Amino acid sequence: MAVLLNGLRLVSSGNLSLHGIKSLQYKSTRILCQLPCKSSYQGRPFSNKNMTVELDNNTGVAVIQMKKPPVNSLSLEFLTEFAINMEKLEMDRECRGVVLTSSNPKIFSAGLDINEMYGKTPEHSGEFWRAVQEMWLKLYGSNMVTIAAINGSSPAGGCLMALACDYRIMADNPKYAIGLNETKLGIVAPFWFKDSMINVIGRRATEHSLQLGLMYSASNALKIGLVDQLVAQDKIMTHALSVMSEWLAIPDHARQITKSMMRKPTLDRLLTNRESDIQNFVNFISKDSIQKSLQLYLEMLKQRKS
Ligand SMILES: CCCCCCCCCCC/C=C/C(=O)SCCNC(=O)CCNC(=O)[C@H](O)C(C)(C)COP(=O)(O)OP(=O)(O)OC[C@H]1O[C@@H](n2cnc3c(N)ncnc32)[C@H](O)[C@@H]1OP(=O)(O)O
Repeated sequence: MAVLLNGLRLVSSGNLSLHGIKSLQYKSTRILCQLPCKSSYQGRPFSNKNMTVELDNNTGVAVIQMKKPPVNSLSLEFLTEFAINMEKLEMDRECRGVVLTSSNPKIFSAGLDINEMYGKTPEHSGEFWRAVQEMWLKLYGSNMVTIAAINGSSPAGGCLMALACDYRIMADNPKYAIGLNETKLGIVAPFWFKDSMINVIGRRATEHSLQLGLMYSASNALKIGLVDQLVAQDKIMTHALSVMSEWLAIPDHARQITKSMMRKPTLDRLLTNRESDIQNFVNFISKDSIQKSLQLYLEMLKQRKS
């Protein structure tokens, strides 16, 4: 946790929301530039199989750009890499905010990789689901300001990633859609997917949305509050960085404690039910009827192309 005081940055380590508020370990780091200032930009990229992560030392803002062809589907490998990168940024005292976006100009993320749920052993399914949980816990429970720059379609798990952020900016393109469409695949969004959506758009809209597996166009997503703002595609990153600077103008400790207060009950619900949630997933996904639904859905995706 970082507190800004008279130009000094007072920092504590650890994840506020997951582990409670930790005692402050003070270190003094002069903040040279609190707002994005391009002229003194010093990018520091790391890890680049499925995403690039670039931390601007001057602003304390990292950009995670997902780049797993063709559609940023969330495979076990992707999710593991994502969690490691989030952990690194969380531990990095220089980093105060993260913008999550995609290198694919049309797709933010296609959601969970369906191939990870089809025809796999229970052991693999369990490992995969733990990685999905970890991705969400790291993002929803982050101390950093998190902004989703949704520059393309974002179904299911992709929508979950956006819901886990503090703020959502979507490209204003009628072709892009976002939502939790699980029921359309014959599967069920787990309770923490549902909770994440309730916390953003409210109970009634979530029930409607989840039962029908609705995907919303960018303008309809804005109407129901699923995204906070629509911006022209080519302005989305500049705008996300400008919104970030507004969030970073708030003292970290006050914002982080507030964030934790709002999110802790939702996080705790998964943390206390983590193993049973994995078991539920494995049991559910192993059913013949669910495997059949996933097989048909995969075939439909392939046929759509031809
Ligand atoms: C009692 C309760 C217990 C509960 C227990 C839990 C139950 C399980 C919960 C599981 C939660 C699931 C969450 C998910 O995220 S499921 C995934 C949902 N995603 C989708 O439905 C998206 C499907 N894809 C699309 O709509 C389009 O592909 C998309 C709009 C993303 C892009 O369209 P575009 O035309 O640009 O590209 P293509 O359709 O041609 O796709 C290109 C190739 O990518 C493959 N593809 C697409 N999406 C996925 C995916 N999610 N996983 C794997 N592969 C994907 C597609 O098949 C094409 O492949 P080929 O090039 O080989 O043909």
